[in-house]
Amino acid sequence: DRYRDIEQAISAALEIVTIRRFASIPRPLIKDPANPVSQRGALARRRENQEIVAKYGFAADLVETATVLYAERHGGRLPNAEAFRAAIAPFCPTKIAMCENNCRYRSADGSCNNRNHPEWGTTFSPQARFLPPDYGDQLYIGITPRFKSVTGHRLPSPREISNSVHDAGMTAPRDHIYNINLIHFGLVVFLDVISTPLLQDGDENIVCCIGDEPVKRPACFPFFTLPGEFSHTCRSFVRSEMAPSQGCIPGPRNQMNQKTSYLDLSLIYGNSIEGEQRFRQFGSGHPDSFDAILNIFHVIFLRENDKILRDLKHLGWNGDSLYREARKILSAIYQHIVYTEYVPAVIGQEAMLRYGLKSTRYGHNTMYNPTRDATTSNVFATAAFRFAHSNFDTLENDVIEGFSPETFQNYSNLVTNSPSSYTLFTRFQSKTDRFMTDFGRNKVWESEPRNSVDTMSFDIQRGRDHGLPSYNRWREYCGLRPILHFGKGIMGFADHTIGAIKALSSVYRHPNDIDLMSGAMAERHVSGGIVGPTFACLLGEQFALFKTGDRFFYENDFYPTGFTKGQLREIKKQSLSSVMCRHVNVPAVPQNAFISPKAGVPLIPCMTFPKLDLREWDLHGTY
Ligand code: HEM
Ligand SMILES: [Ca+2]
Repeated sequence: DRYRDIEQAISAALEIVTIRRFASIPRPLIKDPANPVSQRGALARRRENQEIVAKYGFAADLVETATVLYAERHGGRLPNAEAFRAAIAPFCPTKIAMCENNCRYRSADGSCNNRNHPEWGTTFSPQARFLPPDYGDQLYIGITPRFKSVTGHRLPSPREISNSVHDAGMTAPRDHIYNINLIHFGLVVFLDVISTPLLQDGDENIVCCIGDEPVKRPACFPFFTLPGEFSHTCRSFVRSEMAPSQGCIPGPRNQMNQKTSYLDLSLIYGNSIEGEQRFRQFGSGHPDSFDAILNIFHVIFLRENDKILRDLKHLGWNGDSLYREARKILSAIYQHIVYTEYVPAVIGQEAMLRYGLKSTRYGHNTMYNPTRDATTSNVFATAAFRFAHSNFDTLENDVIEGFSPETFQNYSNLVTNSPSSYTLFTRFQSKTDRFMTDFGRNKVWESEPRNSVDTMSFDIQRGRDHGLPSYNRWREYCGLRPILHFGKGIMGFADHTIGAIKALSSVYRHPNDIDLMSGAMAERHVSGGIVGPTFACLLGEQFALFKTGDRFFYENDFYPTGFTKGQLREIKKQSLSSVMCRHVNVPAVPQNAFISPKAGVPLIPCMTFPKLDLREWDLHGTY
């Protein structure tokens, strides 16, 4: 009987979701210059594979809608998971992973990394949850984003919070240690592990404001700004696409990730078999276009890949394994940079120790634990790893001498021919603090006067869209004291300056309302790091999973997937500086590529950095 009710709910939901996603209902004209999110925004977040995203998104929508229909008829009770799974099976896409036994290499889409859970960390999976979501609907399913204050009012508009807590004015403070290499290497890591597609109408972008008027539909979550701030007070905001759980079990909405979660340079090599093939044939011609410097990093990795290919060929490698071994080597160098240079700069040595993140100087260091799931978490993508939004001031195009739209097309020129590649090392990035630059809050993706995106508002609104629990819940999760009142001291704010406390209390009604992004960005830094204790914890936990949950992590001592002792020794000699020296036109650089020479560190001639010596990969073993 209950099974019949579930079947009925599913067939009713099927009709609703089909119409919502596929029917050509009359829609307002898609062109909306007031809201560039419908244009460039969608470009930067474009779907990796339209059909596959649509397929999984449809299934997740179906599960959610059927669950809600069922619950409405049964006094708010959710359907029985086993019965539901059986009834939804015909509509539930399964990832049939055919795992090769004893394969030496990663798969293109991340499948089979974990032998017991071959789907963990794969493309188009749901993002992981460190804490259950806190949505605004009565069932906590996710139909409605988090929108309500614990006092019963609505939460403040994200723009109001952005204005009160995160406005740096025209000049944000600059860092006095880290250069713009840090933010751009971070961008590489970000684009490797996460990309959340937005909901769409077929292949068209959804518009959530017509002039100053919000559009009412489930995909929309627009917010409002003061008259005069932007061209219109209504700011279009499209909710994220969702992904079904394994087996389509009913439960709260989870957002999709269209990248492989593993640190496998999928942004360079592709996130699918087709992507990997395209790369081998044509090279990676279309990097995610964030800004010129990201493209410089892209070119550096491409050139290093070419160099490795050449050297391996000399040593007798060929065919499929030639390409796969090159990827394996470059990914290992990259992981080494992430764990010995990038993460320590962000969270500091103490947190590196606490979360077991340190690589050893020499030799293997097997930390793999097959019960750990490396899937990128929602809170990492939606809040913690956005800390770097405090670090840019312009798109940096203007600081690269010789930049023009043409060189942007032909971006490899930027690397060799620009005399100011050296700027990457010298120019301090904007300081990591609660402040975003005027550019970040008022100019991003501006294509017509004042139609831009406020990055901070979007970060806050995205957190609510994804049902991220509030700042206090994350503090508890991290073993920190929740904040009980808007004062200083033991039950109040312990990790904030008076200025930050004042700003937060001027806009939030209750400490339990504070959005994670806002509260955590306003914390004082942990010692030796550039983020506060809450983000140090969330970043630390995620990078621990990227390491302990990756069977192909470069330090693992496994046959046949690992490196030999001699090979690992060569990989561990490398650093971002040694790699950049090979491919960027600079004579001398700091030991640590993220620290500006203006901070007083010495410059070291490129000649003295270790070459990448691949003789340990000699197939004939004759040397
Ligand atoms: C270079 C200048 C950058 C600009 C203009 C920028 C701007 C943006 C914008 C507008 C979004 C979309 C917000 C939303 O709709 O939710 C976004 C997402 C994001 N940004 Fe940035 N960002 C920049 C650099 C970075 C860096 C350096 C990092 C990390 C180190 C980073 C981490 C993220 C993450 C994790 C997301 C979420 C991506 C997803 O889930 O698909 N961003 N950024
Ligand atoms: Ca990846």
